[in-house]
Amino acid sequence: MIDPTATINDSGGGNSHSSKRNFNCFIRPRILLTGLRRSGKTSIQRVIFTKMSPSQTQFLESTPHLTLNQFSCGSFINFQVQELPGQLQVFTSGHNSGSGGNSGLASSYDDDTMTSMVGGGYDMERLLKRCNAVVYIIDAQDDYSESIVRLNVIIQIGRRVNPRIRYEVFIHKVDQLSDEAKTETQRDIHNQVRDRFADTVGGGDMWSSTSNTPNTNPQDILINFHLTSIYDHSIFEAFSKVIQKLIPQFGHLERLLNYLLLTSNIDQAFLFDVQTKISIATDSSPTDMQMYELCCDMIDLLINMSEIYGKPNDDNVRTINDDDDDDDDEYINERENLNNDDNEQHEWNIDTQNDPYDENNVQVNDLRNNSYIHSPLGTTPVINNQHSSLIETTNEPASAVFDSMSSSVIKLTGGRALYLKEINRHLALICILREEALTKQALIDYNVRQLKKSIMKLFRLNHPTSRPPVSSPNIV
Ligand SMILES: Nc1nc2c(ncn2[C@@H]2O[C@H](COP(=O)(O)OP(=O)(O)OP(=O)(O)O)[C@@H](O)[C@H]2O)c(=O)[nH]1
Repeated sequence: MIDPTATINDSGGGNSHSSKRNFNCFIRPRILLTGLRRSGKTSIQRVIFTKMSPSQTQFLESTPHLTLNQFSCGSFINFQVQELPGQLQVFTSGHNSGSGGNSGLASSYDDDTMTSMVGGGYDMERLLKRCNAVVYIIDAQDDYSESIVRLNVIIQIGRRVNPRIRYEVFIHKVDQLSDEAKTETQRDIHNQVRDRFADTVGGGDMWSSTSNTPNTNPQDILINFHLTSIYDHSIFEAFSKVIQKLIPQFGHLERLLNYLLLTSNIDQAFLFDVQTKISIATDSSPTDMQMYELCCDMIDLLINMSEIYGKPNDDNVRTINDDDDDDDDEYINERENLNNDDNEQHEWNIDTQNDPYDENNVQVNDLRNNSYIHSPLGTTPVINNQHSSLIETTNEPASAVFDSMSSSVIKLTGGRALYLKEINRHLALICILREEALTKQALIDYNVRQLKKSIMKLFRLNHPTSRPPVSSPNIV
């Protein structure tokens, strides 16, 4: 029996203080979200994490200072997004930054000058040193030359202080562009960024613009380009890819999903955070954007239907009953997970308060000071003052009606079907399969139950309080 989770012992374990700190670093990757003013940074966060409708973002005010927002997906995956305000002047007067600025400005400045210019009142080096990925927003509807200059400056600083950073460039607001224009804009931006980088370093040898190529040279710049808009699912898909690359368990999750596909005659599988519709893992086949959108719609449909016809599950203590009684330790007590979440929450807040970024006037958003509105999903936080921003909560369930009974099968035209099953209070597995495969739905149900147990174990193993060793999923 292949054990897709066998290698996780390599990264788990270790009770020492330092390994615990490393663990914390791993589970809370930090994303620096930046771009020029009005490029759409705040809108992206609001639409994904607070369910703000895209049209409402028109009324958002400019973000005046650095903000730090903390999120969690599926109660396991925590990350932080630092939004670096766009209104900071990248180039001060005296330096010609005009919108057509293609004149190699960045290369003429030394690194220190760059730091103060790009970061304004903030220590840019420090920000870059401590982040795992930079999400850079370029407004595709605007003249993007100045934005590319600024991106290049950030890449130059990042190269020096933290060469492992991933750069995820969102070519944003493409909703107004035709398909042809989108492709053309992406090519143009890609070429401009590469050329500017090459001009600055005196050659493009360190340029690695595809995420799928293994990074053999540690000096390579890891940069990916995504076409995005808040008016469709592209922003969710792009953000999902950013998150997936930062989740240490992603490789294991991918292998588990590949294994499920192989054994259950399924075409594609996604693991979705129900609340944000971020896909935290997929199998290794290329993502079909249309199917991805259908999966997102399926989540909405399930939650909406359940809220009308379902019964809220007020008992959080439950076990996952396995048909195989021969494996007692496979039972998972949700209460234990909840307690673990509580511990994590506590630790999280302490870490937040001690965060040295406070020194840099970062607006750290406090979970407990936020009030919550009841969105259709019931857990959406709301901003309660000018200086607070959005925040996701770890312990709130995605919905009172999303529980172990949540499952759905939808038959599509064209002989395909969607299969949804709850993994935990926050996560749903959605599979795309041929209708014929449903003739063996009992087998799929069984394999999905095994997968569910493996996923729970995978995350518990990576949790500091984890105890049980992981065992092979008994997928048949
Ligand atoms: N058409 C379109 N407009 C968008 C999109 N995303 C954001 N916008 C609009 O862009 C404008 C600026 O959005 P913000 O989110 O405030 O931009 P920001 O980068 O946070 O701005 P600063 O805080 O000033 O740096 C708003 O009017 C949004 O409605 C998009 O995908 N498409």
